[in-house]
Amino acid sequence: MAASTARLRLASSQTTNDLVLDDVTMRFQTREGTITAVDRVSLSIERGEFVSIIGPSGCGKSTLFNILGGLVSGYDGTVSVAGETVSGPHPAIGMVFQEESTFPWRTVIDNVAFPLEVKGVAKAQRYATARKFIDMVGLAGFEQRYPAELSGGMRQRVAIARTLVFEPKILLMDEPFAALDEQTRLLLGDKVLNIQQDLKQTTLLITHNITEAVQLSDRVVIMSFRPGKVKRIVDIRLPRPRRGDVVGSDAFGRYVAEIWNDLREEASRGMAESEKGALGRAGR
Ligand SMILES: Nc1ncnc2c1ncn2[C@@H]1O[C@H](COP(=O)(O)OP(=O)(O)OP(=O)(O)O)[C@@H](O)[C@H]1O
Repeated sequence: MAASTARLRLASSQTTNDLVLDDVTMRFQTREGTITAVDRVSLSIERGEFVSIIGPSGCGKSTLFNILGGLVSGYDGTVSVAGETVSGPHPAIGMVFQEESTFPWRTVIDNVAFPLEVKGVAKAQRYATARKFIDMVGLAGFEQRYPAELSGGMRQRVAIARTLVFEPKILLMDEPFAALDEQTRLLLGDKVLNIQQDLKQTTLLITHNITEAVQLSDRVVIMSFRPGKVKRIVDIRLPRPRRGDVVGSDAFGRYVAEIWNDLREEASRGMAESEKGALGRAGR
């Protein structure tokens, strides 16, 4: 192959990868010594792809999320977003966090319109855009309510709409449905998936939940317990568009079982280690 053709191929493959982690390692210094939270992780996520990262507690998922969001520094390796090597927050990225993050003193529409207000968008225009996203997350009619008047699932939808309102090309979500019951989680997952497919967003979801990972993703990245490495990547070849009833299919069940097989080993290691720690502390 001619060198110019090789370069062309390389360039085109680089431009279709929106999120790239290249040999990323993150260590923390603690009183107990050095903890390697993330160990030589390399991962490329293509434009428009939906990828979930799943792993036991403490395997470095949130650390990876924060690295990709540009919220932490001091790691080895490189991160690139939309083709640029980054070392801080990137404007193409929108983030949704696990914790409640609505502003209690603002109505739904003023919560969702907030990022546009900060940008100086005129009131009529920011309300029109906010309504579009409120509608998308299924909250039309609730514009004038305050967060305290909504359920937890509805508040999380407000937070998602507020992130979507500035139309990020890349969406990072850290366990956004963790506090919700299973039914709301599945229904909200469906909504997020519809929006993601409509907007063709590159999406990375951090989750503990195998069903959620299989329901939503093109690929599921399984992390190992400390040090956090990529243990395996499973391609989810279920047809799209995926409706909620895919969860009951045999193929779905096989993916869940396959991922659980790998995760069980890691979760057991995590549990054994925390029990050892608790025993150690009790014996002191
Ligand atoms: N700022 C920090 N200082 C010291 N250690 C840290 C820090 N942040 C994370 N760690 C450690 O790094 C490891 C990975 O943590 P991280 O929060 O990324 O895991 P996680 O997979 O997101 O866990 P969980 O699912 O419980 O949220 C853990 O052992 C944690 O104690």
